[in-house]
Amino acid sequence: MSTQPVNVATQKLPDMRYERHAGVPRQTDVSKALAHAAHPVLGNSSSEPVNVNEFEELARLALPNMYYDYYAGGAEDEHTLRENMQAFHRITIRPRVLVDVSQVDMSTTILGYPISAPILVAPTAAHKLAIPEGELATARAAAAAKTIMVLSYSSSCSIEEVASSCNAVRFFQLYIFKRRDISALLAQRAERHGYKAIVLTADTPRLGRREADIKNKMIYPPEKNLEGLISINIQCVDQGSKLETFANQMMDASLRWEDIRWLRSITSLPILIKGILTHEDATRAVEAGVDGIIVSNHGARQLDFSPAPVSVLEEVVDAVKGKVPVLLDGGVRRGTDVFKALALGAQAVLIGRPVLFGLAAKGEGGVRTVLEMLKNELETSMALAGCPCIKDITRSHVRTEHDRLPSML
Ligand SMILES: Cc1cc2nc3c(=O)[nH]c(=O)nc-3n(C[C@H](O)[C@H](O)[C@H](O)COP(=O)(O)O)c2cc1C
Ligand SMILES: CC(C)CC(=O)C(=O)O
Repeated sequence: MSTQPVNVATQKLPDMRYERHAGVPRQTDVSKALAHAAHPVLGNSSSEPVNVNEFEELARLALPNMYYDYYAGGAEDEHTLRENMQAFHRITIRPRVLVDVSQVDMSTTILGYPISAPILVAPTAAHKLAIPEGELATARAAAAAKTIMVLSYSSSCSIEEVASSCNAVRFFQLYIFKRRDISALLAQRAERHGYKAIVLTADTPRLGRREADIKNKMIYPPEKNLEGLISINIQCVDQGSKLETFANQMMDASLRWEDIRWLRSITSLPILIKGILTHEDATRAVEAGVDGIIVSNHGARQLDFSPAPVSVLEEVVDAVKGKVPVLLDGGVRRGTDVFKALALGAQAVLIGRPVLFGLAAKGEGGVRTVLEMLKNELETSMALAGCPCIKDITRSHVRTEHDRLPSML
């Protein structure tokens, strides 16, 4: 790892983040780490994770530093990375009692496709950095949980391999490249292989500054889905993150709202737009004819100091006026987070890093456990808040900072 400063602050005050993984052991030491975690007095208390947050440490132990940093990191000072979770913590739940919750039903639909709970797998790149089976394991875990996986265009297993891994509803995430023909080809391959929607990521005209990746001179694996389509020689670049160099060469930074029409012309699949954070853009997205909106700041990896998605969710929902479904991702780590997002008008949430951490720590079973944990927590939250089914979760079940403000004046 380079020790050169990558920002003004680190010139004066070394940022300890980059030291945190020094000497971190590899996968073989995870079981030893787990064994040592037994309580010295109580002895046999289980060291298995009991919530999804606990998978992060296991993943950190399992992964080479460069890959852990890539998965975990956010942009610049990582203010938004912290805020994505803290914004959920500022919302409280207003439970109702004496409601019959002997049966709790979390099932719902997205674009008409039934899922067991409103928790989807967000598109994240390069799952083979976590384990050799890569996205095939993730796809099987999502199918076992009866939910939808959004495959990243930058998957390390191909569109076709994932399509034939198991029978399930999947969506495909797309970037629009300078080479439009390549984006069109990817969308058409996804459609041909049974993916049911295109998720257009709109928040990446160029890559955000992920300083851990810059320090690590992040090496990015070859793009499986672009094999034979394009060759960009970035491995010779000695400076900074090679992913950043690659992405900035590929992305079409001139993309505009008018271009949604082009995307419509090359696919008959529904189009969800990912990366909306304001009511202005939500209105434009509806006008542009998209079939759904994902409120997202890309897991705080793009623009630092962009708002936490849950803090702007209601603004987007109000602008959309029910015309298309609104989903959310960013910072969802608990069933109560899912409950809060639904109460503020999201139809479902997606999770990114917890899936990667589950995969790195415990493979396919880890992803399955992560999804089951969130579902179990959501079910408990619904029971304790007096909501037997998803449609029973309403705005009046949460209290936000905006609600509190008037009462303080
Ligand atoms: C390692 C990593 C890779 C990602 N790759 C993509 C990607 O290829 N395409 C995309 O649209 N979003 C990508 N994202 C963003 C996720 O789709 C999602 O917005 C974010 O992870 C949600 O936040 P969370 O990680 O707090 O759940 C990536 C996120 C991470 C952490
Ligand atoms: C640019 C992509 C290849 C990956 C991505 O979106 C990410 O790392 O956040």
